[in-house]
Amino acid sequence: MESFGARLHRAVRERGPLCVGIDPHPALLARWGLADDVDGLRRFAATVVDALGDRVAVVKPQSAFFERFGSHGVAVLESTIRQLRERGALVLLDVKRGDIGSTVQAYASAYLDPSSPMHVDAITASPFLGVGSLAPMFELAAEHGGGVFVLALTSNPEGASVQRATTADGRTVAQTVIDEISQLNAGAEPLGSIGAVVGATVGETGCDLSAMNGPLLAPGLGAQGATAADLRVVFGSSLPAVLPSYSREVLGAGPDPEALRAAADRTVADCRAALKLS
Ligand SMILES: O=c1ccn([C@@H]2O[C@H](COP(=O)(O)O)[C@@H](O)[C@H]2O)c(=O)[nH]1
Repeated sequence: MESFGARLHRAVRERGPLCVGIDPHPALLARWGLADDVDGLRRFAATVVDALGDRVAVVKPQSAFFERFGSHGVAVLESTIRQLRERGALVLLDVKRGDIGSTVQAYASAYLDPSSPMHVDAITASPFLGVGSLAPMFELAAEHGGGVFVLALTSNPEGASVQRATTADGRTVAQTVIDEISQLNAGAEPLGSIGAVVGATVGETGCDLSAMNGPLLAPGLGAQGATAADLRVVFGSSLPAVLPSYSREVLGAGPDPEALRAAADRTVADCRAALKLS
């Protein structure tokens, strides 16, 4: 079975280095002329699926915007995930889960077990109960070709006070997360399946990313103020592993599918140039 790292590597080569988020904010629903209800949510997600599902390497639904509508919203999320995968996009569910290991096992089953209705290619996870507590996710991901993106240096300004704090051995919290991921990815080719989330807004990371051997998801581009040009400052020699992630910046071009496609194409071109990919 092909690993998530290998599938991601291929998807980026074929479709370009871009992850587009599905974040149906109330303001975006209004801008698209949709009601702030389950029907509006369904139409919004369907438009993104039809416009970008066969074009973009990775699509990242933000679970919160679906959960907002309870079980009906979750049903829309399930069908959105299914449709995106049918169109060949890798689905990264942004759900930022984390808990004690025995509960993480249940989250892992929910998202990374192929028999689950919510099965996706990868999820985001929070390491603040210890990276080791996420082991059930790492294990199920390895078993079924899935991936996990662990928060390391998040794009929001509040994250630094925790993530840049120094631990007893002198490393920052973010560096300890990176180091534990690096161990999990050691020896994987062409790329490990455990990624880190490092915001494009964070400036110099102060972290050594050189041993990561896994994907670096970079949110914070566009609406949060970072530009593709900032990626060089943040990631330096690790640029080839970066997966730039945009939500509102691309979604703002909708609801016209052609305009959404054009926005995604422009963004891929910017990212290719910034990452120096041909
Ligand atoms: O550090 C992080 C981790 C996750 N996110 C998520 O990405 C999108 C960003 O949306 P934009 O519209 O491009 O700002 C959103 O779903 C966040 O929850 C992040 O921003 N930063």
